[in-house]
Amino acid sequence: MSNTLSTLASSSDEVQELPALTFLGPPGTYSHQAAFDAFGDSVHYVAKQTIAGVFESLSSELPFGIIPQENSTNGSVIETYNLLRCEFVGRDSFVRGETNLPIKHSLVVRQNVKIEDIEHVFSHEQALGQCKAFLKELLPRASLVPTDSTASAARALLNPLSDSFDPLKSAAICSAIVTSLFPGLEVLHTGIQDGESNVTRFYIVSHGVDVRVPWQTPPTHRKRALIRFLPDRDSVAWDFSQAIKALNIPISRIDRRPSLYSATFHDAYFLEVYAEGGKESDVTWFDCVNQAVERLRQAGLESTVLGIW
Ligand SMILES: O=C(O)C(=O)Cc1ccccc1
Repeated sequence: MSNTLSTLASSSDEVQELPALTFLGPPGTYSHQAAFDAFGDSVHYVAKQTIAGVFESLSSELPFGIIPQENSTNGSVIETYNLLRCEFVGRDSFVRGETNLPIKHSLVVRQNVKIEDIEHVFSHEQALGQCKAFLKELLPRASLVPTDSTASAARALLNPLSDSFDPLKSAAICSAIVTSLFPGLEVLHTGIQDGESNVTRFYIVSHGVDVRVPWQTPPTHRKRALIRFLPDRDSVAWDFSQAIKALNIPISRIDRRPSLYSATFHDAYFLEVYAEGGKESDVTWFDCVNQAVERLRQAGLESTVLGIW
């Protein structure tokens, strides 16, 4: 872990010849830790302020990114699915892999702040959602303030973003690692997440579909793909089972967000699919996914492959 820590602390500033990977910063976020676990020293790390900033900065200079996709206790990461609706995903940027990180949250404060002083709790909305039981029991009257990331919540305790919050009456929910990265902070409680197991799954994304992903840890062996489709905007009633029939490959998860079109209750659907036997060659799996998308199009659905891995 100390190796991880020194890298987390220094990585963003170094200019190297290695390919760049962008993550939701600042250093010390869970995204940063998940990226480091998967990529180690094979990339150089570039922090962005928001998940949208990660996605939108992908380019030939910044070919890789990592974005949180789902948490085992708090569900889908809404900001990520909202971005997956955008046209550039599946055209310029693609999902190329996944990695899991077990998450242990801590309640972090400025040194000497006590639990009874706390009136405001800052964190990423996912972290606030993953610590509901702790917050209800120990800080039932605190206002919950969403921030761009867990580490930016911790940083806000030292450099307050506005005069409306007194940092001596505030706390952040984040990884305990931030107390080493931002001196002046301390952990008041640790292991405050709901439930025994709290795991976040991240998508690895790339600019272009051909760039080789420099994995340090083996990617999952199951072949997967992410497909987005939208029903016809004018159809009054449409039958979801037709899409499933047309797809005709196993589906492991379905997400739905309001589409970017102005049609009322018109949604974009995201289906994660996988290779049945898992033994197909990459070429066979690629063909299988593209044929499935073609069948969806023939069934009248606007469909795009957002990633294959
Ligand atoms: O804010 C972070 O640290 C992130 O990487 C997003 C997030 C927040 C909570 C759990 C997992 C990922």
